[in-house]
Amino acid sequence: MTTTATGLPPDDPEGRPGPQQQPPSAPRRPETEDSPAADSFALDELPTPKGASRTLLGSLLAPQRRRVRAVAVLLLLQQAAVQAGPLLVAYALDRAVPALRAGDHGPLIAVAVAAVLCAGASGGLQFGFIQLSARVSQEVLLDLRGRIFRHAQALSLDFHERYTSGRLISRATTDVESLRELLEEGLQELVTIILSTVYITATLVYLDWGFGAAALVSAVPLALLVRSFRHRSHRVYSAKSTAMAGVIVKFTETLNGIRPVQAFRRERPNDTAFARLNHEHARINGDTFLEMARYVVLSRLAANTAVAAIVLWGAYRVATGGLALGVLAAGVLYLRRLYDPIDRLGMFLNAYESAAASLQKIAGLLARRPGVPEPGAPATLPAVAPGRPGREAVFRGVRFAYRTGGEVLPRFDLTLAAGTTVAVVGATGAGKSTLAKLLARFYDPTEGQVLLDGVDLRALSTTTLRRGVVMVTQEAFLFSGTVADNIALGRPDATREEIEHAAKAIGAHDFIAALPDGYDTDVRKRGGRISAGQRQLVGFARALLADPAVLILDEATSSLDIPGERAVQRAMTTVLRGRTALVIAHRLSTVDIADRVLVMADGRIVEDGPPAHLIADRGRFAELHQAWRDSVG
Ligand SMILES: Nc1ncnc2c1ncn2[C@@H]1O[C@H](COP(=O)(O)OP(=O)(O)OP(=O)(O)O)[C@@H](O)[C@H]1O
Repeated sequence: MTTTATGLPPDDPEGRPGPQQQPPSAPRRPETEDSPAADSFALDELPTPKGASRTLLGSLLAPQRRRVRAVAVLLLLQQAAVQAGPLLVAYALDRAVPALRAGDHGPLIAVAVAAVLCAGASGGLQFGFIQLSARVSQEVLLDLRGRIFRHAQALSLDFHERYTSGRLISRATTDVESLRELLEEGLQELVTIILSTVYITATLVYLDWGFGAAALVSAVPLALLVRSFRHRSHRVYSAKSTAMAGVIVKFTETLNGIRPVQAFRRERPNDTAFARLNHEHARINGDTFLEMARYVVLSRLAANTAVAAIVLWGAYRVATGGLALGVLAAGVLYLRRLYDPIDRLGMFLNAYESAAASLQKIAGLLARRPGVPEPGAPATLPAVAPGRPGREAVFRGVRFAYRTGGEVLPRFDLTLAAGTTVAVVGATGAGKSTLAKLLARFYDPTEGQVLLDGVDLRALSTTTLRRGVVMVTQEAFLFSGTVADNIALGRPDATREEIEHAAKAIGAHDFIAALPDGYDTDVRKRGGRISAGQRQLVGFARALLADPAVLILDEATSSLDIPGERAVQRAMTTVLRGRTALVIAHRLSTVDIADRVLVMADGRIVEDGPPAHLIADRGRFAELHQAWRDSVG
C-alpha cells in the first residue's frame, strides 16, 4: 500500500493556463485523445518552445564555462602542433636539403628537432584535452539526468499516464547518451575539423595564392553536400529517438504488467508487437547508415576530383617554372589533409543531429510546467486548537474534467467537518477517486476551490500540504529498502521508537518482528516478501506516523481472509481516529464505522447523511447496504 504524501506538484502540460486564471464562464474545453495535443504524446513530439534546445544546452554548459575555455585553448595549441608537419616538410625540401648540399647541417637538425617537439606537444596536449573535456561532459550529463528525474517527479499523474515511464527512461538513458557522444567525441571532431581547415587554408594561401583560392572554390560543392546531409539526417535521427522510445515503452509496459501478461498468455502477441517495434527501430537505424554512406561517397568523389585538378594545375606550373617543387609537395600534402576530415565531418554531423534530436525531446519534456504549481508566496494554515481533531475540508463550487475526457464532476459544494470519517460509496467510475484526488491536490479543480481550514490548497506549499493531507492508495507499493524505511516514508525524521510505536498501534509489530531481520528486513530480498494484508498494515503505519490532519484512504478492493480483514479493520480504526478522513469504501464494516456516507453516481453526490439515516431512507445506499449484508451472510 502506498502512502502518498500530497502536494507533489503535478504538471499541466502544453502550458495551458491554470484553472485559477480561467474565467469561470469559460470552462476548459476537454481534450480528447484525437486532439493535436493528445497526438503529440502518441507521436512522442511534445511541443518544444523555439530555441529551447539551445537554451538548455547553454544552461548546462554555463557552470562549465572556464573548463570549456581551457578545452578550446588546449585544442588550439594541439592543432598548431599537428599542422606544423607539412610546413616543416616544405622547409626541409626547399631550404634544409640545399643547405645540406652546401655542407650546412644546421637547418636539417633544426627541422628534426622541431618535428620531435611538435609530436611530443601534440600528444601531451591531446591527453590534457581528453581529460578535461571528459570532465565537462560528465558534469553536464550528471546535471541533465538529475534535471530529468526531478522534473519527472514534479509532473502530474495525468502527464505520467499519457507519457509513460518508458519514454521517460528513454529520455534519461538513450537520449542523454547521444548527447554524451556529441560532447565527448563529436565536439572534439568539430573543433579539430574547423581549426585544421582554417590552419590549412591559411597555410595554403601563405604558400601560394593560387592553391589557397583553389581550395576555397572546391569547398562550395562540399558545403552544399553537408547542408543536404544535415537536413536529411535530422529527420532520420528524430524518428530514431522516437522508435527507440517505442521499444523501451513496450519493454517496460510488458514487464511492469508481467503478472497479467503471463496470466492471460499475452506472451506471443507481445512478442509480435515487440518484434514490429524492434524492426522499425532497426529500419530507421539502417536509414541513418544509408544517409552516412551517401554522404561519404559523394563527398569523397568531390574531394578527389578537386585534388586531381589542383595537382594537374600545380604540376603544369612547376614545369613552366611558376612554382617550387617543395611548395607543390607541401601543397598536395595539405590538400589531402584538408579533405581528410570530410568523413569525420560526416560522423560529427551524425553525432550532432542525433544529439540535437535527443536534446529537443528532452527540452520538450523539461518545458512541461507542473500543472499543480507551488504558490509564489505560500499561505500558512491556522493553528489547530488544542483538542480539535483534524481540519475542516471544503469543496466550494468545484467542477472537474480530466484533460482527456468530458466533465467527471459537475459543480458541487461539500464540507467535511473536522474529525469526521466520511465514507464514499458508488458504482465503479462514479467519481470517488477523482473526488479524493482533488482533496489530495493531485489535480486542481477546473473551477472552484478546495479549502483546508479556509485556505485554498493552491496557496499551500508542498511541505505544508504534505503534512496536512495524506492519501493512502489502493496499490500495495513498497519501495526498495527496509520495512522501517517504508514506514518512515510518512516522516523521514522519525526515530526507531516512533516507527515501532506506529507499527504496534496498527498491529503490524508482530509480523514485522517475525521477519528475518525484523524492521531491517529488505522488502525486495528473499524472506522480505510480505502479504497483501501486511502491506496494507505497513501503509497504515506509514500514515499514522505521518499524522496528517486529513487522511484519504482508498480502501483496497482485494479481499483478505477473515483474520487479515479484522486486522486491517482494527488498524483502520486506529489510523482514522482523531483526524478528518475521507474513505473510498468497499466494505460494509468500513461504512459502519463512518460518521457520514456520500453516495456517488455519475460524478454527483446523490445521497449524503449518517449511515443509519440513509438506511432508514431506503434509497440507493439502503440497497447497497442490504446487498453487502446478504453477501456477508
Ligand atoms: N486520468 C484520467 N483521465 C481521464 N479520465 C479519467 C481519468 N481517471 C478517471 N477518469 C474517468 O473519470 C470517471 C471517474 O473515475 P474515478 O476513478 O473517479 O471513479 P471511481 O468512482 O473512483 O471508480 P472505481 O471505484 O472504479 O475506482 C470515469 O469515467 C473515468 O473513466
